[in-house]
Amino acid sequence: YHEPNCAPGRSAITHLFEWRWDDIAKECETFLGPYGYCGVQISPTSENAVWTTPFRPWWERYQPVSYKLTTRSGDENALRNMISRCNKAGVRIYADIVIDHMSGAEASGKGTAGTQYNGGSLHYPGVPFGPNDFNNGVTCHSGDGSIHNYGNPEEVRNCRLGSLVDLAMGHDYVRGKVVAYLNHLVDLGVAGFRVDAAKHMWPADLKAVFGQVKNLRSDVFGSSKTPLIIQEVIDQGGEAIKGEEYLATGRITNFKFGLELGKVFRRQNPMKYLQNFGEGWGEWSGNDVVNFIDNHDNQRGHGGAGGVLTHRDPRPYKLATAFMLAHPYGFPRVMSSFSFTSSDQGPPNHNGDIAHVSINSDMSCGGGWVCEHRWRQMYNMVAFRNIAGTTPMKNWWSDANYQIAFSRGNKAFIALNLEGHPIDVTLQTGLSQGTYCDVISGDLHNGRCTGSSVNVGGDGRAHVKVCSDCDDPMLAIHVGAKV
Ligand SMILES: O=C(NCCCOc1c(-c2ccc(O)c(O)c2)oc2cc(O)cc(O)c2c1=O)[C@@H]1CCCN1C(=O)/C=C/c1ccc(O)c(O)c1
Repeated sequence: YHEPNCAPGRSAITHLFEWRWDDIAKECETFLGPYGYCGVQISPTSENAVWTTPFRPWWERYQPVSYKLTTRSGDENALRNMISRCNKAGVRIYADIVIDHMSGAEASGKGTAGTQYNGGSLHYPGVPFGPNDFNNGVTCHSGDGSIHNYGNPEEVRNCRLGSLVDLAMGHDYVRGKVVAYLNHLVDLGVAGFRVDAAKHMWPADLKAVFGQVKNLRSDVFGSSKTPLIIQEVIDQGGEAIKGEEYLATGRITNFKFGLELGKVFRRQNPMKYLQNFGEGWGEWSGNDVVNFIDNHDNQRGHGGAGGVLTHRDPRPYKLATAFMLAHPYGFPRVMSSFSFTSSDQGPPNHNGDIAHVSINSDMSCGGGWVCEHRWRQMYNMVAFRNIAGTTPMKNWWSDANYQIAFSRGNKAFIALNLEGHPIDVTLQTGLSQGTYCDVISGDLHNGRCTGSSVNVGGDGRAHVKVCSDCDDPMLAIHVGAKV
């Protein structure tokens, strides 16, 4: 459950938040495949409640009303077609599954597949689920049925998150319906799952459910492959529930990662301390985490601590993302957002139908889609990570609080600068002699560097210059971009 199942030579995923399935299929073929991304985390695939006040908020997709595969991103055929096209392009699909709860208790009506439901009476005929399939006053002792005390593990698991009706995942009938839903997605060719609100489910129940999920399709992944499980456990320290409780059933989302790097790249904690970042800072083992700078929830300032860096601070955000992708620790996920002015706001849309993603001639996106995964600094650092492979960090250098450099084996080298003065020094890069393109300022194109370049001598040393008063105060070179 920890193995990402990436195609060979790929090592990072992106979260195409709220994208339509047909747009994702095209993105796999035209961009993510060619530029070396391992995969895509997609938005929830199950039928969800339709909210009109506020109008179609992003979080309505986290209120399931059935496990039918029809959402605003597309129907089951569109989903099947997209997964097939992405797998053919060497790009994996990780489905976001919401199995802790159904809709809010106050919601009722028809879901995105037109299925009737009533949260108040606990009726979800589209599954079907009825009152016996939910936690109640017997299992939840919080008084009003909702979670109030996150310090009480039983309350967090057995009571309602907000007003979301809480499934009794200890019941065989409920487990059976969830397993059938996950096996349906496995049959369509997914490589794994992002498990929403895992903190709100008992590890034993998750173990029972995942233990019944089939192995991945052998025609796509080979034989005896198990799905990657990415469990969303918001643990920034201080709560009774710890991420490590979930490590037997897969990886966990590492919220500490984005918080710590947010401090460093906002110059609140010297970059020079990053030499032993990851396990050295007391974080979980790299094999147990999915790392990210921001996610769909904490980029809106709630859910996580809200202090994380986002695309709205592009300069430190690009630096932090470059560091995440250059550093060997953990399995990285790059957020790909839509613009918003209010935290409830849903994706760009026309009368509720999600808008297609428009791609500009410079490869950026328009129409309200931010496409961080398409920024040159991001996609070139994804290639950097792919080329670095499993090589260790070497040649660590730091000459000031906010100037660092390091290499990855003899494959790649990066320098980052957040001081008020340039880096201008001769350093050991670990690379063989030659001229390398700086892949932050440009690309290797038709045998030449479109940005700056670095000459490495026979001894592996190079004169490294990194600006300080510029947009991208960093430099990255690797053997895949050698002139
Ligand atoms: O004020 C809100 N929620 C109350 C605060 C509780 O936050 C939520 C958390 C949450 C927050 C902090 C924690 O430490 C934690 O364990 C859980 O997880 C969710 C997971 C869901 O699938 C659906 C939800 O509505 C929530 C949720 O409301 C706004 C309005 C409704 C949705 N929402 C939200 O804020 C929606 C947030 C949300 C939705 C989906 C997610 O995957 C997520 O991580 C957060």
